[in-house]
Amino acid sequence: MAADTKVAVTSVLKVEKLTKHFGQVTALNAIDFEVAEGEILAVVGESGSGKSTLARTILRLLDASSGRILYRGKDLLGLTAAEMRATRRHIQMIFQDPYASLHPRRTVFELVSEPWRVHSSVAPRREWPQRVAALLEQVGLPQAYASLYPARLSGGERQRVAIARALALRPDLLILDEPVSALDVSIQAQVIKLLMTLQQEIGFTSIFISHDLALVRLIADKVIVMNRGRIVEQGPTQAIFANPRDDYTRLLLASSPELVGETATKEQEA
Ligand SMILES: Nc1ncnc2c1ncn2[C@@H]1O[C@H](COP(=O)(O)OP(=O)(O)OP(=O)(O)O)[C@@H](O)[C@H]1O
Repeated sequence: MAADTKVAVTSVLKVEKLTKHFGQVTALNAIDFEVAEGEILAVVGESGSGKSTLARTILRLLDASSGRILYRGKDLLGLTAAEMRATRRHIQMIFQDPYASLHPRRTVFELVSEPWRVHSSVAPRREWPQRVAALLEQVGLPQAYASLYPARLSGGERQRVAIARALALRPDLLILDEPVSALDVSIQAQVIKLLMTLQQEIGFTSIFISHDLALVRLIADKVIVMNRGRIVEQGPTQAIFANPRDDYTRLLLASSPELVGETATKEQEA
């Protein structure tokens, strides 16, 4: 995307001076960024840099200390609980661990249809079987899985259920917090491929938190680099990887084994 066309692009999310303290720890320090329609924005940074806190604060799973979170121009921090519940329908999150994020006593059918229980205007009950079937197909799972409990599923299959559930409300913005890092390396590529296909088909905007820089380089349009609660660098993916300006970014790139030397491949990890 050329820089001069950027002003015409609608911003789905605009975060301004977002700050979050945990006691003495400043987990987010005046974070500013913007995600445009249809973009994949990657958030990278080492463990403890504030990536998960950023995701959870945007969704108001954590209270922000200060700042603004403008979703399509409306500040989420100014919404009442009821308004936030209604808005949350449009912003869905996929978590790292599909073992922890799916209730063990719910069948796949119950898990995927649960968002419609909360947001009842989206899908009338008589449509649930047909809609669950369509979602399972979309994420590449057999129809017969609808009656199974998560314990019967592999990690990759569970993450597909979590994706189907997130898509049930046709989200506008999807926040993915390390969505494949808990999965076997051999399964990771399949789930990423599914996410990319869905993104093209459905056209949601995403914030993709990852410490896998090789993956980020492959899929992201823009990158934010975080260090100790601050954004130390942000820009188009190509520019960040080709010409990292910040010392910390250079260090991060250099410490990523897959990226040392252009010929390195993922197979070396296996
Ligand atoms: N609930 C909490 N209470 C107190 N401190 C917290 C809490 N959650 C996070 N922190 C602190 O906030 C900082 C940012 O943590 P966060 O989990 O957001 O980092 P991260 O980049 O997502 O790390 P990781 O990649 O390991 O998930 C860390 O210093 C962490 O110890």
